[in-house]
Amino acid sequence: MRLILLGPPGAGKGTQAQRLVERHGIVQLSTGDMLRAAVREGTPIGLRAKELMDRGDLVPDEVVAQIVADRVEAPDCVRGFILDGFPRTERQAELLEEILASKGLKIDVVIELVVDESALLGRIEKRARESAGNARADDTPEALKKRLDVYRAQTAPLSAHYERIGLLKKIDGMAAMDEVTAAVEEAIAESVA
Ligand SMILES: Nc1ncnc2c1ncn2[C@@H]1O[C@H](COP(=O)(O)OP(=O)(O)O)[C@@H](O)[C@H]1O
Repeated sequence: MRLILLGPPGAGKGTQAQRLVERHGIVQLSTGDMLRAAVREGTPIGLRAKELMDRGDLVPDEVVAQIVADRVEAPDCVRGFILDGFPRTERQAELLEEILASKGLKIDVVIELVVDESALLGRIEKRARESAGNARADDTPEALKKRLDVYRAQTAPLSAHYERIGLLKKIDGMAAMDEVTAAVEEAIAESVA
């Protein structure tokens, strides 16, 4: 099973992805996590990405797509994967289709977590407080505002794209966490059946 989780920062993609990993034995591919690892390790990509990420800007499409292309080759992806934070632009969606097509694969379902924007700042402030010592450099009010602007302008249009090709399932991300999980499972059952 291969799925995409779509939704703004703070929508709960990471939490839901973690639960899918446990239930379905598939892997979570978070481009944010992969880029943060590259930054920590000081790889050439990490060095280029750090400043963009800290500001809340996107890392170039081709760079992120290459990371994903390499990652999906790994043996642990054979049973499937959850893309969390990718694709984030229309170009990335195109690149993803090329990557998967070259391997004879396709996406089964795109799940969008729909949330009120007014709730996001609070959620992210909470996350920053709870991770006190190792808070993310981009969980500041300025970077968050930028991330939301970028989401609205570049990522939100993907919802219509996936709707057009019949892959989209929208879920209320404002419901309690367990209810969201149940709705995600239902959407998967309908799509993979
Ligand atoms: N697919 C992507 N394309 C470009 N940049 C990305 C991508 N995924 C992650 N990034 C970079 O990493 C940052 C953090 O991403 P992520 O952990 O997914 O955070 P969130 O969903 O909370 O905004 C983004 O603001 C961006 O700079």
